[in-house]
Amino acid sequence: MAELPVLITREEVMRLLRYTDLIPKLESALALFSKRSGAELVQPLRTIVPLQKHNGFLGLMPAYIAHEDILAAKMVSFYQRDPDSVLPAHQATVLLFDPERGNVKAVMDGTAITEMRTAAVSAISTKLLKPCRQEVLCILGSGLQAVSHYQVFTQMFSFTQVRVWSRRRERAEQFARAVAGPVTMCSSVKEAVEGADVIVTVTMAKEPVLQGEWVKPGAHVAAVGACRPDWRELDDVLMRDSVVYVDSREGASTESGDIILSGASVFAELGEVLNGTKPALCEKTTVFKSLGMGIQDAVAAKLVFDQWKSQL
Ligand SMILES: NC(=O)C1=CN([C@@H]2O[C@H](COP(=O)(O)OP(=O)(O)OC[C@H]3O[C@@H](n4cnc5c(N)ncnc54)[C@H](O)[C@@H]3O)[C@@H](O)[C@H]2O)C=CC1
Ligand SMILES: O=C(O)C1=NCCCC1
Repeated sequence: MAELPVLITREEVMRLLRYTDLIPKLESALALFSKRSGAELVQPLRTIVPLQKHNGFLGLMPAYIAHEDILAAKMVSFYQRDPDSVLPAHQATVLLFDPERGNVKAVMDGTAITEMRTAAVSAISTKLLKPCRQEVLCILGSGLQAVSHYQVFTQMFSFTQVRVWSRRRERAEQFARAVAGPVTMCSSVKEAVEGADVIVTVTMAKEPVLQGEWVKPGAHVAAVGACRPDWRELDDVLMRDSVVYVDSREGASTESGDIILSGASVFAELGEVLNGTKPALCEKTTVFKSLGMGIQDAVAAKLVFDQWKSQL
């Protein structure tokens, strides 16, 4: 009889997972993914169950990395909530399996994993596609992803100013209180974006919030929201005038409204840049369109579990 799975809470995940451990593991997984090495890494396209009646979705995200013996599956629900709703937009659970026996070793909070691994991958995109200057960071949106992006970006880079824009000023103020560091609050997207070197879009928007005409040539945009084929965060001008990088070509061409509806072509996956098979065009305006991948959750869950075991 297999042992019962351990239960790892959000607080424990946040205590155990460190960006310094996570980033190299994510880079290796992205690089391996882009080699398309068959049975070595298996990550089917995310299955999405629409919950039309409740304005939400359930995503199922399994992944297997053979040489590291990591088998995991995340289930994530996400909803377009009314702005006054107190319910969370995303909730997630990760199951970590023993790939040899097939039993579940751990059931852990996937919400903190989602926040941290997504922000870490955006930071990797910025490290790879480094704009000439890295002085002004602009964050559009002020929710949980905004906070995790602030944390990892200020840890990894030396921005002299971090600007935030949110639809509601009180949410931007809440964000500023939640992060440990200075923030400049902006009253319009245009004001937040103009002159910024790196722009992170982490909104729940369905229509473009970021217009290409406001973006400084040579800037880098990490576009994290708009993860449905009919949702947008970026306008056609930005998509047309930028070099577009993605986490997964299959994911992007199936789920990204910004790519599908603008007709923009994908230049490379981050993994291809990491493997040296595609260049990082740092002097151009670059967009990294992030959709999220099961392998990202899987490597994060393994790190959490190994840390948890080492502290027994
Ligand atoms: N690429 C990836 O791997 C992942 C992407 N996401 C996406 O990132 C985005 C942010 O997620 P969270 O921070 O967890 O959500 P959240 O609910 O905590 O924050 C959402 C933010 O978007 C703003 N917002 C909502 N509707 C808007 C609109 N129409 N225009 C402008 N702003 C709007 C809200 O005011 C809030 O600041 C979502 O789109 C989410 O689906 C989330 C997890 C992983
Ligand atoms: O990768 C994820 O996790 C998510 N991606 C898109 C939106 C929901 C969560």
